[in-house]
Amino acid sequence: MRIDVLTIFPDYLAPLELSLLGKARRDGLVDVRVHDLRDFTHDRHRTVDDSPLGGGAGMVMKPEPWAEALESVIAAGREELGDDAAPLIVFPNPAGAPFAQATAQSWSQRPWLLFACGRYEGIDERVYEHLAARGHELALASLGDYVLNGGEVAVLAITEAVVRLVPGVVGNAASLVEESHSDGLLEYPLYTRPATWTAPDGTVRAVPEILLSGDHARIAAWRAEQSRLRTAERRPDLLAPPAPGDAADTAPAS
Ligand SMILES: COC(=O)c1ccnc(N)c1
Repeated sequence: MRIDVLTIFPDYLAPLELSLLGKARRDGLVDVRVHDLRDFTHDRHRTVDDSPLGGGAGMVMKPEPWAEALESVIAAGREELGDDAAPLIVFPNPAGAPFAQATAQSWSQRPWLLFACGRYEGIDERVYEHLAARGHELALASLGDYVLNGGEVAVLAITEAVVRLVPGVVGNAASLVEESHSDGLLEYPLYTRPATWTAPDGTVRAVPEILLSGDHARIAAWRAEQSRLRTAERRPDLLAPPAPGDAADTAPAS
């Protein structure tokens, strides 16, 4: 998988070099390239933003640097991936569709993701129009109903959620199967040794007896029940039928 990231804060993406992701890159499972949007400006101040037309607070990211940067990054990617290669262009955006585990599953099977990190109040709408008109596939993805100062933090989260599902990245693929949301439910409670623990306040806490029974069928059934109970208690919405268009996996509505 190839991942390109366009940002005015390349250093924000440094954590992509670390740990699991760093190893995946060294193992050649993921190829991550971070690009500075300001490298695609031509004025002395390397300007990427301007006041909103029509008035309003804050600044809007100008279309020229974005159009030039995206064309350049896509062309460079095609040099290596082939002329027919096409990235899914992801704009982390609070107005996007919710990024969910299903989205991560879907995107982990794509050969090329291109993340475009907006800052300030956002990106000039004509950039989206321009990309869509040129046939690119876009997705606006939201991590939840809150606002960040920029898309970079979202890219770190989305990249981790996606890349960890790429075959070979996580040593034991079985560990991906019973996680929260992997089957639409929250994960059951987890325990490890000691089987009986005396807490600092003197309370003795034992693990559920069933887990020490060695009866794997009954343990599996208990865990499935615990997942259902936990989901019903904490996230009853996950038990409701999905509404249409529930995940950030397709081009945004115009
Ligand atoms: C600038 O990006 C955001 O504020 C953002 C991106 C993705 N999800 C969010 N909830 C916010």
